[in-house]
Amino acid sequence: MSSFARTQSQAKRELRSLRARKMQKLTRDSTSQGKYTVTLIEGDGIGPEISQSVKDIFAAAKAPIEWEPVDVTPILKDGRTAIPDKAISSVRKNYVALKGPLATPVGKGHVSLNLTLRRTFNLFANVRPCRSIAGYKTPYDNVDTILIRENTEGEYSGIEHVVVDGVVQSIKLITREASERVLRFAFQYAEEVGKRKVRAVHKATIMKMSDGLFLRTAKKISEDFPNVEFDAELLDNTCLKIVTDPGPYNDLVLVMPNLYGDILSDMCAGLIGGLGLTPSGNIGDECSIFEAVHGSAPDIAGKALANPTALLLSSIMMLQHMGLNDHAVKIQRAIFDTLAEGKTLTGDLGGKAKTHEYAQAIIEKLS
Ligand SMILES: NC(=O)C1=CN([C@@H]2O[C@H](COP(=O)(O)OP(=O)(O)OC[C@H]3O[C@@H](n4cnc5c(N)ncnc54)[C@H](O)[C@@H]3O)[C@@H](O)[C@H]2O)C=CC1
Ligand SMILES: O=C(O)CCC(=O)C(=O)O
Repeated sequence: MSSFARTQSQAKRELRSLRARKMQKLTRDSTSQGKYTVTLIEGDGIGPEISQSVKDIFAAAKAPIEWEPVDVTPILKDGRTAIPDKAISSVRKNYVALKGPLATPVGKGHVSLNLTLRRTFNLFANVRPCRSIAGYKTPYDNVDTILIRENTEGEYSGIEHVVVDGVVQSIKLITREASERVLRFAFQYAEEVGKRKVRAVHKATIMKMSDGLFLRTAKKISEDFPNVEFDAELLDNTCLKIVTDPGPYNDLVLVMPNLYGDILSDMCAGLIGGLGLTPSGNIGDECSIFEAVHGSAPDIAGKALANPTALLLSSIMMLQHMGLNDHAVKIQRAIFDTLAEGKTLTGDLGGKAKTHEYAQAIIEKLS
């Protein structure tokens, strides 16, 4: 074994034992009367409506979760937008949070709190699975993509300035350290879920230095995972091929810099029925925050039209992450049965049900 490979396998073991230690901490510190305390950020727009569905369904399923709601209305700290300390300490204490969407002003105003949360807790990998829903007809019934997005830097580093009047600069920051971290995670994830290959998605033809570093790092990390194949593809080609025929992507884990992952995951959502259906997990070594791929949907907020499935499936990912698999399976089955039955669907899926009526239909299927 080369010394590089030995170092890498040591690092892998350390990461595993770090995760094991974290779960022990979770068991020891976060339980109260047999329940795990989880931070809940309800979010803006449709956030409170879809969070209510999660709370109702978890209560009906007797999931052992005690929600700790926190307010993330931004504050000014040293002249910069910040998340209130109480919210930060809640996530640090509980290790796990569920988050509704947070709105960001367009072209002005405060920085994105979604990105701030990811950076604050070093949530370096954003896992975005996207699977066809049995019974819900779209042009494809075979979508099963896993996209892992670098979550702390890249095009979303938030480093922008005016060079001179009429000329601005936004910096895409790519570091070897953050690239290695997310790429290693992607290979480990592929091994854990039994995917054959990791594919790095990039534009190193154009961004030779930034995407070039990401790609070179991917090749280097791949040497440490002989049981997982590796290749790379240009982002525009990936978009074309997925919308033409998603099938060949089912056997892969796609890993990519931040912006590409943001856009590509919305595109994949379009293949299975829209943003009401796609979950995600922001994973870090110390804490993790689960949230839907979608935003605050201001066009339908307050009308009970929102589909809570994406946040519900995010909460299922959260239960799995916490090792609460029996509860995850039970709730997930009730969701998929309700969708497959097709009698009580929200408007985005062609139904007439209000958010709470759909949640009630899921509750009736829990048993
Ligand atoms: N992670 C987060 O919290 C995210 C926050 N945002 C923020 O959300 C705000 C709105 O952004 P948009 O571009 O409008 O994207 P959006 O994702 O909120 O909405 C896009 C379209 O999808 C629909 N949609 C989204 N979620 C739905 C659901 N659960 N059920 C039914 N329909 C749903 C909306 O009605 C809208 O037509 C912005 O302030 C943006 O910054 C956007 C994306 C992610
Ligand atoms: O923070 C935002 O306003 C949107 C961010 C976003 O679309 C995402 O990163 O998922």
